[in-house]
Amino acid sequence: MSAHEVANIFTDIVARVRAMDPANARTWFDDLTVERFDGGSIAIGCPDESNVRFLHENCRSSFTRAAQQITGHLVTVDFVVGAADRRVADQAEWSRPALHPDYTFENFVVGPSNRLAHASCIAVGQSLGQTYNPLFLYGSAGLGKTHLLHAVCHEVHKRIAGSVIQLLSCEDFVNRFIRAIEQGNITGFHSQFRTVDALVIDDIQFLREREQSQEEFFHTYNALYNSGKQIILSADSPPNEIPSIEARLISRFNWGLVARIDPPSYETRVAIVQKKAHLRGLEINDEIAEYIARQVQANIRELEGALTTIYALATTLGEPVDLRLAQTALEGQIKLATKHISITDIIDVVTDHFDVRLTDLQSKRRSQSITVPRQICMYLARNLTRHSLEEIGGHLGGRDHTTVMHACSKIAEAQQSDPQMQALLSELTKRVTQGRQVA
Ligand SMILES: Nc1ncnc2c1ncn2[C@@H]1O[C@H](COP(=O)(O)OP(=O)(O)OP(=O)(O)O)[C@@H](O)[C@H]1O
Repeated sequence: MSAHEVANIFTDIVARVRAMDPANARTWFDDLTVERFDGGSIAIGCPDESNVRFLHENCRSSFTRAAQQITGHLVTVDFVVGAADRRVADQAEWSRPALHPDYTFENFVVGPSNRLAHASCIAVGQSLGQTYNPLFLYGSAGLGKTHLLHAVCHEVHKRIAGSVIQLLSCEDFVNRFIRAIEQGNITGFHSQFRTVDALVIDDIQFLREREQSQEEFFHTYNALYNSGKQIILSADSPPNEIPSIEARLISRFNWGLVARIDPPSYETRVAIVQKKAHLRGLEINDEIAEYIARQVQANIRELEGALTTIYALATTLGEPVDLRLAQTALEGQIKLATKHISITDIIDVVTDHFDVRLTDLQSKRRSQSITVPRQICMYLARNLTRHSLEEIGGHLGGRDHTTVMHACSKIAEAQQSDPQMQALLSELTKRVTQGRQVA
């Protein structure tokens, strides 16, 4: 196959992923490349490790499904750093923490609630160890602390090749310390944390009541601070209000700048919804963005969840996103979180609609009157629950994951080409999600 043909196939695969999984699609998917395509497997090249990790964790199954639908073969999909980017990465002796590709300054919406935290992170990113040291961010859950910590690291990564940053959760710090003690390798632990240019620790309140870890952190802090290295910390409350932490640590947390993040205003929430939609390449009009911002007020993670729920419902129903659909998704008329839907809910609706029995679906029978409802069960279970392909196959007569994958592809294709199938899936999805008893 020519390079041109491969490129065309890949464009179709990305378009299919966007259609199937709008919540996880990103605009940077347009920069992905095909590193290898040998018929049986596709290696997809990404700009850097953070993109690779994101795709592995969130998009592997949708890329696999899309690739199988487009090529018509049972191809497997892998994600790698692209060859051109690998060369750049190899040149930079960069100790790369696990950064989330979305968590950059460009993707952060600034408003009155987070202006100081944002400005101080920008300042620290531009002159490590020289402005605010330590920088201490605090605020309630889901207000953007982790996002800002990652953004500083992205910024330093862009500006200073060869910088060494350790970014980790406090829980991870404590666990690594415990492991170092168990393995008798405290020296290794020290060299990991005391020789960095910046130490960035999320949720430092996790140190509470862990005396030995506090002691270790105290010495790590002093070593870094005394040699002018940057320390950035986040917590759910200000230093003085974290219980059961030694006074000498509390006073050190207060040495630099302490910046609070408050819940965002309505205007900031609208801007965040628009930014998140834009990042996913989703069209969103002001009416919907404003509606979501009014519904969810305290936690930005939930704001994002609402956006995801609305688009996931629109995809599953094959309907456009309008205010009515957004209301259906968010106002409790349906069982919102797909995790509440069980495979049994789906089987009940499908067996009732087709007038078949569960034992028929679980049997080896391959007549169309049984195969179609069985495949629809698999498709709906895949889209409306979080069960793995294996688990879905297990409920439907112990079928293996490739059978389930094949069924999902067939129904997805039929949904796109056959209006009757689209209407049927839409109706069944509504019944399942509304938990309505079918007469
Ligand atoms: N100002 C903002 N602009 C854009 N996205 C934001 C903003 N604030 C938060 N978010 C998003 O909200 C989600 C939750 O943010 P994050 O994980 O950083 O919160 P957190 O304060 O660290 O919460 P927790 O204490 O629960 O870990 C992330 O997807 C993040 O991108």
